[in-house]
Amino acid sequence: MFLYYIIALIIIAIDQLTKWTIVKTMELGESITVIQDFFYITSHRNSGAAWGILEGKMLFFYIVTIVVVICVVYYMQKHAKNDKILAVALSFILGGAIGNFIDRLFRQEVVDFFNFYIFNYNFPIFNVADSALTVGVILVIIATILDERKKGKTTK
Ligand SMILES: CCC[C@@H]1OC(=O)[C@@H](C)C[C@H](C)CCCCC(=O)CCC[C@@H](CC)/C=C\C=C(/COC)CC[C@@H](O)[C@@H](O)C[C@H](O)CNC1=O
Repeated sequence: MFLYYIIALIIIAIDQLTKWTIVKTMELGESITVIQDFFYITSHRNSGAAWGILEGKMLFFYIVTIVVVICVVYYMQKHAKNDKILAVALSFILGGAIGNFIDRLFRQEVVDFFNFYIFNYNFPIFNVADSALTVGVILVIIATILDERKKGKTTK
């Protein structure tokens, strides 16, 4: 069981290390071209959630994140013992949520730097924590579908 909390800790460490490096080595708004017209590292801040929604509503973000963390830990203790994919998914969500929570607590904003242009659309700039959250959400959906299928097979 502790393995999954280690995964969350590793995600938090990578997230905080990358954000710290961006803050220390780049000016706000500065952009480094990694792949021309596709991938840039741009120093950006966001005091909202995805796409900058609910800008500045820190209390709301604290409450939502604490609820997310409590639900994830509860689910990890209860259901993730026999479902590895679900356990890894939940540890990704846990790591991502805490990663952004630390930023919101100490900076009142989130440091973002992955800047992708997908078919000329400038996708919102995000960070390691967002990536972990998104991968976690996708893995939870996959784990649920697989679990439904397994249940479907045994009941027939
Ligand atoms: C990813 C969750 C967002 C993350 O939620 C969090 O922290 C959680 C723990 C707390 C929130 C208050 C609650 C979730 C709000 C849900 C939401 O927002 C809809 C999510 C859609 C999502 C599919 C899951 C698509 C994609 C998003 C983006 C790309 O991510 C790869 C854009 C990221 C950039 O806008 C970047 O500036 C965001 C900034 O870093 C702050 N991040 C957050 O608020």
